[in-house]
Amino acid sequence: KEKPKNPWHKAVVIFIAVLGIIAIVALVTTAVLQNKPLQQKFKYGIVLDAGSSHTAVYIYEWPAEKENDTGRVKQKHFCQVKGPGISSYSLSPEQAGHSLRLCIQEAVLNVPRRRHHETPLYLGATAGMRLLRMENQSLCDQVLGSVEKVLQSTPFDYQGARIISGQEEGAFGWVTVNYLSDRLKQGSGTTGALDLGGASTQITFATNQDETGESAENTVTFRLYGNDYFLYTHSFLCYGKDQVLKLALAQQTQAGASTLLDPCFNQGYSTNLSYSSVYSSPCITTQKPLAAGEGFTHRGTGNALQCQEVVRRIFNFSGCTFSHCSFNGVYQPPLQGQFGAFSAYYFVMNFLNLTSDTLENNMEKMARYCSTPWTQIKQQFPNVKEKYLAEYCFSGTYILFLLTHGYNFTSDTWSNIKFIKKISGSDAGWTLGYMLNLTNMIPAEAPDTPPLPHAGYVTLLLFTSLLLFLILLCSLRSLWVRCTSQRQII
Ligand SMILES: O=P(O)(O)OP(=O)(O)OP(=O)(O)OC[C@H]1O[C@@H](n2cnc3c(O)ncnc32)[C@H](O)[C@@H]1O
Repeated sequence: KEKPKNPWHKAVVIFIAVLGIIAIVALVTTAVLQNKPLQQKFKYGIVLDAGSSHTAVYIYEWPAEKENDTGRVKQKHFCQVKGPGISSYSLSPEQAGHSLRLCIQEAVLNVPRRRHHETPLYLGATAGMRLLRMENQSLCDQVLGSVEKVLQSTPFDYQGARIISGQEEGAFGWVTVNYLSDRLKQGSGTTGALDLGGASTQITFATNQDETGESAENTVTFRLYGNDYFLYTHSFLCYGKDQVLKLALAQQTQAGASTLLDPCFNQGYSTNLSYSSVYSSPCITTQKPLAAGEGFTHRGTGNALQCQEVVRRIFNFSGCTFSHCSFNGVYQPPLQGQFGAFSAYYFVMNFLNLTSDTLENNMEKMARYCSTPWTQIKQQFPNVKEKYLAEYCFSGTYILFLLTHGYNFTSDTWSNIKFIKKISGSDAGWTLGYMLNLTNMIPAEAPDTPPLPHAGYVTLLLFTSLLLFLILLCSLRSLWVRCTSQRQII
């Protein structure tokens, strides 16, 4: 006898199946929509590097929703201000602010208008202004006031113009290099930073906590992404590329002669220099020689070995009161790890083709460059600025001396130095680190990350639901089969 059919069975099965299909469609749609890349919103920040030789404007950009992720901030635009650094406008301070206008206009065009009011704008002045402040505080204030007036009138969120300390310049250069190379989250194996400017030079590297104890003024500590860093840093004022040349010229013109035969310039090079252009810098502590006239003829003799002797005399290796010193009685713990050398280190070493050779080969190449006659050098490099070309023998010899005798790099550790201009498209220098610090973009503690990335989470959810639905289908099918087979039982 046929068992009476339960009319609800079939309807329930169909209902559950339809519900399941709707649920799957909804899930797949959600997964597809959730994983679709959203249109990214960007934020911007602007930093003006008011250096001794020139001012540069950097515009940075980062995805708005990933502010605290390392390596997210990129250099979007760079503008080099025409003319000299702002400290050179001490006799006409108004011009200092005016000189920035063209680059400010470029910045206005490079940041979307709707972001202008929320884009922070900073100006940091370095060694040129440190020297002007030493010379004349009032002129220094007038120059800063003039740039301040122009920056306040921009549509950006102006955050101030100030002279940053040598410590800040060194430490933020280190932050930039390690942020861009994504080393800060790993907590170990950071890269040291070597920066050579026009008026000062900085060395900064991570060291052990006990090494920093000897000299508090050379110590900077950071807690970044949950890691503690003990940095050694020192800025040598007057040991930038331009001021150190003045030190060497003053050193060689003590007798007040009318001609200086300089081994650090190529044979055949000759120019007239005024004594005041050399002796007016606050870096030169000796008086202009009494017997000297207005000026002298600066003539090259092109001899690298003799040039090394000239350079040696601008360093003082005596009077160290610490366990270790670099030079001029300045504490320096033993060097640790890899180093990135940027700014003028890169310009000079790159021009001289000394960025990827051994120390010994570099010495030989340097000797060859210095002994090449000036006429030949000019012929060989007709498109290079003559001032740079003339100074490469001196600057290259100085850099090799500073790194080896000054900071104690040896033939064995030479390969630890990488000469760099940019890292992942952004210039190496203090500006990015400065902005990251002032906008609190590097958290002290590592942000908590979810166990699964968003896409992984959605995919997992989808697969689990599909699996559950398949199990459900199978159980419904067996229920269905049982129902229909019951009909045949008599
Ligand atoms: O940090 P401070 O000391 O204030 O100086 P700065 O900010 O002006 O210093 P830069 O790093 O911009 O430049 C360093 C020096 O390199 C010089 N320089 C720039 N381009 C160069 C090139 O192609 N070849 C040689 N020297 C160059 C420039 O004139 C400076 O003397």
